[in-house]
Amino acid sequence: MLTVYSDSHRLQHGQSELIDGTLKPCFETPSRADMVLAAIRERELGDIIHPRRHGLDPILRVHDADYARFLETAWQRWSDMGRDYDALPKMWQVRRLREAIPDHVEGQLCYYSMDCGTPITAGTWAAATAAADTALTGADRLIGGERAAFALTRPPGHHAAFDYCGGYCFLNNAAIAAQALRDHGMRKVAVLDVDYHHGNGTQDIFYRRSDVLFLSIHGDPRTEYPFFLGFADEKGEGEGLGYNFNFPLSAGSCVSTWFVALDCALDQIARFGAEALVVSLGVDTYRGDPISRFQLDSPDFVTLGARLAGLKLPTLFCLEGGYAVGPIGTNVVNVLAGFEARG
Ligand SMILES: NCCCNCCCCCS
Ligand SMILES: [Zn+2]
Repeated sequence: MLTVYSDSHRLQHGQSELIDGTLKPCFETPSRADMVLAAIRERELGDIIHPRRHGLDPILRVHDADYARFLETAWQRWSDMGRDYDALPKMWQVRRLREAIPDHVEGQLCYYSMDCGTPITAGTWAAATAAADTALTGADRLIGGERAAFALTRPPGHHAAFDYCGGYCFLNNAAIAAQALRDHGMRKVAVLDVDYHHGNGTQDIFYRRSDVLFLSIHGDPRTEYPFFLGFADEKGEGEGLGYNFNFPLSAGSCVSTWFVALDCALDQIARFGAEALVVSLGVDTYRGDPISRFQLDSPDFVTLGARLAGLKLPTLFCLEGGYAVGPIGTNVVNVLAGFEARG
């Protein structure tokens, strides 16, 4: 399987995140991508290519232009205040506060952020746009007739919505790629999010649409991040009603329960008649993940890949989460190898 990779991911290297009430070193680190790339090479999965630049247009097909401009300018405006450290918000626009967009960068940081774990740094915009190009280059290959491709995307994207960042995500790589597949003639595209955390951003982007089916299997938002989206009763709105499927599972759920949910999701994708599949491939469902609470073990990721291959669809994998850095390479390549082996 072809891998698309850019070393520009290294430009996103946050120092700390506010997690569980305390400031800790970021879990979303460059070493994650290094380990995946090493495993791709070691397991001789296939060619590794650099992304082609696609510019802003494909990004603006799913993201708000003012939000994109904020991401592009935030660091310069933040550092112009004499701040040489990561930019993190200090409050949120919660219920009954004005939904006005502040002029000042500090206020905009609060307006456009979902959490306090997604630091904007000097290299964030360059890294995030390179990740989008990585996903788009993978999509280009599917459009060109390839059966599958792996976009080694970092920073991840599935928590990034139309107009806000969060969960270590700034631009929604999988959504940008799904839209590109649509724009290049694929009439129906499915996005399946197998990350531990609900893909709130991808849901947000496609919630009112029937041409892109969104499905997510994740830790129950009653107890798990992102808490405020990802419930089973969220089925889409307007045109999109019936084209959004959430499979929340209790923290600690066993592996067989997880695979039952996967089979339900695959059945819906087949019913939908998808012409292509984009997989938001988070492997923080791994039993040893430091911030997640499912039980998949490394061999289970081979099974996951094989099940996905059973759909016999052109498939683009976009890396999302996975914070057990030691095994991340094994777990990601197990999915891709399992997919390839199923043929
Ligand atoms: N107690 C866990 C807090 C989680 N904080 C953000 C998680 C982002 C996951 C990205 S895949
Ligand atoms: Zn996650």
